[in-house]
Amino acid sequence: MKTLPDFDMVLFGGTGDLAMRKLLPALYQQVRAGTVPQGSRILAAARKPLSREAFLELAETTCRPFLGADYDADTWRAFAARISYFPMDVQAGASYGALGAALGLHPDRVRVFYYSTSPDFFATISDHLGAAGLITEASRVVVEKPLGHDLDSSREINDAVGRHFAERQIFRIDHYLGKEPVQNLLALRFGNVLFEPMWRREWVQDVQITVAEQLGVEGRGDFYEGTGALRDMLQNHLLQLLCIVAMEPPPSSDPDAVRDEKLKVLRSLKPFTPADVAARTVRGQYKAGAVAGAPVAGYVEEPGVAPGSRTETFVAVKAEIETWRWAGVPFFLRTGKRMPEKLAEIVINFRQVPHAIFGEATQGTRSNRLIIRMQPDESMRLHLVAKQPGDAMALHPVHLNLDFSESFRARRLEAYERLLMDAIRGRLTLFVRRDEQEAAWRWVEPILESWAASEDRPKAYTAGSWGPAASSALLSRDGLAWNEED
Ligand SMILES: NC(=O)C1=CN([C@@H]2O[C@H](COP(=O)(O)OP(=O)(O)OC[C@H]3O[C@@H](n4cnc5c(N)ncnc54)[C@H](OP(=O)(O)O)[C@@H]3O)[C@@H](O)[C@H]2O)C=CC1
Ligand SMILES: O=C1O[C@H](COP(=O)(O)O)[C@@H](O)[C@H](O)[C@H]1O
Repeated sequence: MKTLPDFDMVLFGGTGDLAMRKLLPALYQQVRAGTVPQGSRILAAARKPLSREAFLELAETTCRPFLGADYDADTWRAFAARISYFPMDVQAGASYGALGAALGLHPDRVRVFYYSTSPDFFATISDHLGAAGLITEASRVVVEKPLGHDLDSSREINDAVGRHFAERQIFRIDHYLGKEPVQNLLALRFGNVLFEPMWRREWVQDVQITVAEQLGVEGRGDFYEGTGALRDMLQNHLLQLLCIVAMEPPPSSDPDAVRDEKLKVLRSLKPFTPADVAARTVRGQYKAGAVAGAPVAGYVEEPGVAPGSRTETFVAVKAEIETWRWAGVPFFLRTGKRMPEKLAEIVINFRQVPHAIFGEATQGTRSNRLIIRMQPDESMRLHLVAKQPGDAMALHPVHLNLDFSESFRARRLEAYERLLMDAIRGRLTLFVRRDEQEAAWRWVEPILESWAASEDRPKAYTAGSWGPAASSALLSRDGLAWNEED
C-alpha cells in the first residue's frame, strides 16, 4: 500500500466510543501496514483530565479487544509514540492555545480535524479553530453523522463549518460507503458491461436493503433518545446504499461526477404525503426478549431512555424512484436494533423467466437474485439455477461468487480505515456532499413530522425478532417477502 503524506490528525472526542472502537484501531492498522510516515501525529482531545500516559493506557486497554489477533505490543508502542493527548473543553476558546502550539506553523502539512463529538459542538469547534488561526489551506475536517436532527439544523451546522472550511475541505463521513462490498458493487456495475442492460425496471422486480444489528443502544441511550433509527441509520447509511444501487453511470470516478449522480437519485425519490407515511413506513421499538440465546432488556429499560419513550429502534420504508430506469420498482429499506442477527445486505431481485420451459423449478424464489452482503461476511453472490448432474433435467439453485475473495489475498480494509486514509489523501469520492445530505433530510422530514404529529406509538417487537409484523406486511401487499437467503 502507498505511504500516506505526512499528516497531523486532531481527534476531538478522542476518549469516546467511536474513537476507541473505530478511529484509533483504524490508525493503528495503518501504522501496522507501514503506511504512516514517521513524523505523522495523532492529537487526541477530550474533556477528561488525563495525562498522556493515562490516555495511552486507556486507549490500549479499550482498543485492544477491537484489534484481536492484529494487536502486538511492539506495533502498539510505535503507534502510541505518535499520539499526544489534550484535555480541553472544546467550548472554551482559551483551550485551543496548547493545541495550536503543538500543531505549529506548517502551512503545507496535511492537517485533519476529526469531529468525533456531538454535532452540537461542530459550529463552536470550527469557530474556535478559525479564531485561533489553526485552519490552513492543507486542512480538512471530517464530520460525523447524523449531522443535525433535521434539514434546518443540518443547514445551520453546514453553514457554521462552511464559514471556516471550503466544501473541498469538508469530509462528511458515512462509513457504509467505505465498506469493501459497496466498493465492489461500484466495480461490478461500472467496470463490466454485463449488468448494465439488466439494471433497470424491465429486469429488476424489487430491491431490498437491510441493516440489522443484534446490539441494543449499548449505553448510548441519551444520544439515541433524540435520534432514533430513521435519523441514525436510514437518513444516511441506507439512503447512501440506495444511491449506489440506483445511480446512473457517472462520466468518471471524479468525486463530483459520482456525487452528482447520487444527488439525482435522492432528488428523484417519491416524496411522502401523510397518507404515504402511514402506508409506506413502519416504525418499531424492541421490548424485552432474547438475542443469541441471552435475555435482553427492552428499549425503555435501557439507561438514559425516558419511560414511555416513542423513539423508534426499527424502521422499514418502501421507497420509489421516479425515473425512467426505476419507475414502478419498489426499494424496501429496513434497519433495526436487537434483531436476531447482525446482517447488512442489498438484495437485487431480478424478474423470473417470462416462460418456464422447465416447469415450476425455475420459478423458485432463490434464483435470479444478486446479494451483496456487507455483514457478517463480505460477499457478492449471484443466485441462479443450474442443472443437477444426472439423467433427469432437474434444476437446482446455485450461486456464483462475484467478489473473488479467493483471488485477492490482500487484507481487507475496515470501512473507517479506508475513509480515514481517503481523508488524509484528500479524496472526496466516498464522502457525502452538502446537497446530497440536505436532499436526504428533505426526503425523510415528512416521515419525522407525521410520526411526531401522530398519537400512535412505534409498534412493539420482541428483541431477537425481525421487527414488527407490519414490516412483512409492507412487502406482502406487493406479493413479496424479505430475503431469507443464507
Ligand atoms: N459511536 C458510534 O458507533 C458512532 C458515532 N457516530 C457519531 O460520532 C460522534 C461521536 O460519537 P461517540 O464517540 O459515540 O460519542 P461519545 O459520547 O462516546 O464520546 C463523546 C466524546 O466527546 C467528548 N466531549 C464531550 N463534551 C466535550 C467537551 N465539552 N469538550 C471536549 N470534549 C468533549 C467526550 O470526552 P470525555 O470522554 O472526556 O467526556 C468524548 O470523547 C457523534 O457525532 C456520533 O453521532 C457516528 C457513527 C457511529
Ligand atoms: O452509524 C452507526 O452505525 C452503527 C452500525 O455500524 P456497523 O458498521 O457496525 O453496521 C450503529 O450501531 C450506530 O447506532 C450508528 O450510529
